[in-house]
Amino acid sequence: MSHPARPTGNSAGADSVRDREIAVEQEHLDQVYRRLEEKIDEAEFLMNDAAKRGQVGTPGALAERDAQVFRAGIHLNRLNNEFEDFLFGRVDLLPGKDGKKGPDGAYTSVEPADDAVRDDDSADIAETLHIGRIGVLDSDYSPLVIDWRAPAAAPFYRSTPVDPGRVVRRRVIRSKGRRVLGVEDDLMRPELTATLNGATLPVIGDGALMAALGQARSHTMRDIVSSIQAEQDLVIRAPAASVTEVSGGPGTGKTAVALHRAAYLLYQDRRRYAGGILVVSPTPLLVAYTEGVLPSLGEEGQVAIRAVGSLVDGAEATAYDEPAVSRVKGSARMLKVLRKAARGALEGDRTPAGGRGGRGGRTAGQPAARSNGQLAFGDDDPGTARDDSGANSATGAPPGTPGRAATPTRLRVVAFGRRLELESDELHRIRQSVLGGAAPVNLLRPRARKLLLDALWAKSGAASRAGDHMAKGDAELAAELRGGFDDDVTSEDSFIEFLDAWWPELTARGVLAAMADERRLGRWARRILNPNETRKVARSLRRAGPDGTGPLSVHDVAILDELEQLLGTPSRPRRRRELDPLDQLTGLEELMPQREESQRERAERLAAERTEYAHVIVDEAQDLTPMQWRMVGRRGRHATWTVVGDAAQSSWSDPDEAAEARDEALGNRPRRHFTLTVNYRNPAEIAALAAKVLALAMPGMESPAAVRSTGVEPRFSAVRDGDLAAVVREEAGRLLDRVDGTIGVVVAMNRREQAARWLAGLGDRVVALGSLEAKGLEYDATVVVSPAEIADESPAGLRVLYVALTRATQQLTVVSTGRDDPDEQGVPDLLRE
Ligand SMILES: Nc1ncnc2c1ncn2[C@@H]1O[C@H](COP(=O)(O)OP(=O)(O)OP(=O)(O)O)[C@@H](O)[C@H]1O
Repeated sequence: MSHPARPTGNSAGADSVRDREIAVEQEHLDQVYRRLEEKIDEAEFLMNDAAKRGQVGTPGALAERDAQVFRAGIHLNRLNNEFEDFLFGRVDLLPGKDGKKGPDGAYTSVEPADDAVRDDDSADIAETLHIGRIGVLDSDYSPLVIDWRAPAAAPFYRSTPVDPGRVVRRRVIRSKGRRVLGVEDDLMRPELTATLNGATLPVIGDGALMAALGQARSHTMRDIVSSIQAEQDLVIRAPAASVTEVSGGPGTGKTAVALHRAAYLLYQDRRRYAGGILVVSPTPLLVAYTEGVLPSLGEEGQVAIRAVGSLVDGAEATAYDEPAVSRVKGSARMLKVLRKAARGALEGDRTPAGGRGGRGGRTAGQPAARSNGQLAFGDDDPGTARDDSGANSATGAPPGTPGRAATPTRLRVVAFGRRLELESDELHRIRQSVLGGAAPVNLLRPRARKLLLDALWAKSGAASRAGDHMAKGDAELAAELRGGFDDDVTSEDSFIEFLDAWWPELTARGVLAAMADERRLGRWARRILNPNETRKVARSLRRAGPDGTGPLSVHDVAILDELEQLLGTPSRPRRRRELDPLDQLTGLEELMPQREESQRERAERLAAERTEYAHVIVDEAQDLTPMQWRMVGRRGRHATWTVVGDAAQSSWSDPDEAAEARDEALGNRPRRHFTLTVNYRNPAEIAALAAKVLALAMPGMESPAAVRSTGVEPRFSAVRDGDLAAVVREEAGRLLDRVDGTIGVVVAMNRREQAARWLAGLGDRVVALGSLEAKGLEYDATVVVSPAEIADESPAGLRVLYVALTRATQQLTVVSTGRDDPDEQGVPDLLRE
């Protein structure tokens, strides 16, 4: 970009032009604030007035008061929220092709009028627009500030010197509260001599993008609303229909773009997205890092940002299984195992009595079977089938329902004064016939109950009497007889207890706990998993404890969600949510002020209320396993989608299998694909080093172009047999002196606790991260510890290393161990030419 009109150097002349331009923008900001204050006064007046009317006390006046308070509340809330730094941009435009204005008072034409530029390349500015976080109209309805998401703001982001449209000068305004601090301009039509109100258009500064990129990072992501680049803007404003796919290398702004897109969609069609927007993020760390962005864009409430391990209510998984285990748990094969488990778990444990030491008998909390002589399961009926199979005794905690008694093998009831029995083979036949279809197991219980009654009825003798009635043409009497029989049986405690034990309501947690039993899992996983895999998976599930309520791993959560589907939730009366009086009035509680709800609480509430969303945004999509795609897919069955990711950063070992699952989740909705090409995070020096790993991980894949360089080369340090802890600590300390913001120390997953200890006491600017946790995050400086360890840790290790190497905005230090085979300069084998 060339700026012929830009004053050079730091001369007094340049400063005075800058000061003058700052004063110009200050004047505009003052005007905006005056207008906002008028609006606040209006809102407060409405509140007070409403309060007075409330004293009248008639129902009509009350409703009116509440409606007014509500509207005024929205107003105040938005104004107060967005007072900070809300004016950030300005464009000076040539006259448009036609004279039409849009609803925001700006001219709509994108192209300049044919006579906008005179033959001598001079032109007059016809329109100046200010861009901010919300739109503000003056009392005469002229636009004082255009909302950044409005169509009229698009030229601010889209215009480039190659395709400038009507934009002559694009200005970023830096302000804090009521004060304008600086301006930075870019000329889109440097060839023109443009005048504004008769004076030449001045141009100030080096552009805002570089200023933004050089800033120190904190532990939270900033919005990029004042410097969104043209290729990013195309994605943000892409029409919401169907699926928008975005790929791009590290640091190209995929996460930033995805979040700004959420804000844009809400602005564009608030009603449609009242159905909620779900943002799926790979880790809780990335959720915490990004969750401030939407509020800073004035959007809260409708967007739930959730880690993939927290998508199921009540689960907040942060633990990772070892790679060999997560590979199995995430794969599509797991679905087959779960289908078997969901049905198999209905059957009690077949472990012979006493076969599992210490766990025999009923578990605490289990309702004791009432023995009334008719109950044919449990220990109170010696001489039943228990003797031959052992299945009738309550051994261990059976599956499905924690603490449930073992599956009964005989049903005995008394009905119409007669003792009726169903033996184990009859029960087995009934069970198999009910399980024949694909319906969720818990929803089949009514069918099972019906078939049990049919079988008892057939034995009751009453059936033949009913047959006689039918023969005489008295269908009504026959039906009455049958109805009476069913009532008689189903009111028996013994029948109810039998049904509860024989066809218990299974919970996903319970089935998961049952899968921790290796023999059981082996049965369900026969010919799907090999014995080694079965053993490892079962062992990993024991972490969740005997009742399945202990901590889960990230990959367990998708399994839990799948099980919930396979089991189904029987309908039961819903508990009414406690209502805020205002909710009843408006149903729009999110918009009310004075409600201090954190992003997390909001996400939780949204998740509790919703199982499906209107739009689903998947960040780091390359990492979702097939099972996770199924889980996420269920949350957006009727949604439109934005899917962002980078295949080169995938930590999943089987990309083809994941792609298949992704296709299934997204269905046959049409897709539109965008690619982001510029790396805004890493300086060229760091990007060049990372590119070496990319070449190993994915030969032929192109790295995004780094937008800036710092002149600081990555630093190498090798620890052959010395003290790794001391060196890493020293390198982190060294970086603390060299950058103002954050420092991330990235280690192999199995070293993360250890690394946290190494860094103790260095302060909260320094954090230790396992390689999988570094996903999506960024730091001013990073220390990457033992590239070889990270690369060897999983089948996708080289791609995980690529992620680790691309986290720094300024400086990178690589610490190698002997395993890295470093050369004399300390450069590890993996990072040499
Ligand atoms: N237009 C922009 N203006 C200013 N900063 C930007 C812009 N685009 C991206 N950035 C900054 O670049 C950094 C990288 O952005 P982001 O994290 O969204 O990239 P990403 O593509 O998701 O990266 P990764 O794939 O490595 O997770 C962030 O600090 C972001 O704020």
